[in-house]
Amino acid sequence: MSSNVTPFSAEAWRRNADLYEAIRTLPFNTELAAGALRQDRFQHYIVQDGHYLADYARALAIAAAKADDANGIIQFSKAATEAIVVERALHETYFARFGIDRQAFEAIALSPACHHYTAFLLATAYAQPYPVVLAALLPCFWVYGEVGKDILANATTPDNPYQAWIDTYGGEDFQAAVDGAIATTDRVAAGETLATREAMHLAFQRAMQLEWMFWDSAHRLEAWPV
Ligand SMILES: Cc1ncc(CO)c(N)n1
Repeated sequence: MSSNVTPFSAEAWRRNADLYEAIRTLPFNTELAAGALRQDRFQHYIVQDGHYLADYARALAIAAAKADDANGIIQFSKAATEAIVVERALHETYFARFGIDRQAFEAIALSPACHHYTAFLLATAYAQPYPVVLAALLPCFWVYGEVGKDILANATTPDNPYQAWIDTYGGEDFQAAVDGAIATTDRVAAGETLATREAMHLAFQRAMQLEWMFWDSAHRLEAWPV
């Protein structure tokens, strides 16, 4: 019935190709690749990403609980663990470098963009069916994998202060997690109705827009207007 359709991921990427290009060429990412990103901008990003990763891990754990098979439970509970491990590694390297201890980190509120993204992921994870949860989570994997590889290929500056970040997301371990998330999302989507697949596309696009907003907001040092 639905086994001959284009894989969800191929269709989702095609629909959002311009959005990906807008992300890839954001000043935040081109400056990061060149090692020229201002420290206050990276610091804003890395603090917000610490907050993001904690809620992202919760959303992944909910995806694990909603998984339709045992492999999915393992896949997303491992991804939840990995998100926390990465968050702690960020603390050890960058937070130490910037002199931000755990208490100072906790005292910094989520920015509007970070709040929007985590609220979207958590609301989707709690309230939506497994296929839509997968679609909302997929850009978190996929966009970072693509941006990571692109920056790694263009990061030719010796002693880039952001090399640890580049190596995390441009590396093979992260790419394996990306490939796994794409495969599970495509397998699940193939068994769904057209209506559910369209709900998945909406969630995927929203998450990708929020990825753009997250980097853009860090570059602008976004704060609450009131
Ligand atoms: C905002 C954001 N999206 C995705 C990832 C990848 O885990 C991350 N670290 N931060």
